[in-house]
Amino acid sequence: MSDLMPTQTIGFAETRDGIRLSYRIVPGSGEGRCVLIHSLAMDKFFWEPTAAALAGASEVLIYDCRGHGVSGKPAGPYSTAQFADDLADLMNHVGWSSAVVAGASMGGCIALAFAAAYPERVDALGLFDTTAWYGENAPAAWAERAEKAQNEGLKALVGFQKTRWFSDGFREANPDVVEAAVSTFLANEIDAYVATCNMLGAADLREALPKFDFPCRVLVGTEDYATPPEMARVLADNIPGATLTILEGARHFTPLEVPATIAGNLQLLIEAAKA
Ligand SMILES: O=C(O)CC1=CCC(=O)O1
Repeated sequence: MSDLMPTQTIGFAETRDGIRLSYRIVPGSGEGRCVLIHSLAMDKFFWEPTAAALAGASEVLIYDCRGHGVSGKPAGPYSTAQFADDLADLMNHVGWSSAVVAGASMGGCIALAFAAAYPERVDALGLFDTTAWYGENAPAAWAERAEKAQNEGLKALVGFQKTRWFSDGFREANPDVVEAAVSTFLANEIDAYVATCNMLGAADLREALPKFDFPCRVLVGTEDYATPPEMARVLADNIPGATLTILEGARHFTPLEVPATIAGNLQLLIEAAKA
């Protein structure tokens, strides 16, 4: 590697309650700073295609949330507020006072919780394939998923997850991406997975939305059955000035299905944050 080539920073940050979070900063030549939060049962590698598509336009901080990847996996219960505090502690560790904050699915819930607790640290907000609330039935539905994982193992969920995450055409054309997501999924520890499912069942960030005062872009696929367009519309309708993009034919994992589109949206947020 040449001396002039910016190097990646990788390491662990410790949270206020002593949990180690694994992170990586992908260098960028632009002035932007962007932190990306992954989906349930994924890890920082979920964002690699998006970071590559950003092509150095921004520094990108990616990390494994608690309970995920190679980060610490304390016993539950987990909460979105706790995951938001983790991100604040990670940003303190890397010396970032603020950033464009974006998340996909579970990551979007964490981004919302972070924006609610630390609004001054959010330059702009990206909400992809996500929701502020999974609905009245959410605690029971998520508990049922957790119970299935506990009783039958994560393997029992793989068929459901593949069609939940990726459109039929994408699965057929990109078996390697699908298999990579499946291996990441299967590497999760059951107790942490269960605690995270129950966290999502209890999540309700709706009250914070009207208070947000930064540029925000909401994006969802027409075929997203996990957080359908109606949920995205609630976000866009309640966050002042938020834009809503509905992508024809995309399913739930848009950062893996259409990384260039997600990078384009992040780019717009980076520019909006500078304005
Ligand atoms: O329902 C799913 O499996 C998709 C999903 C919900 C939250 C998340 O991060 O992924």
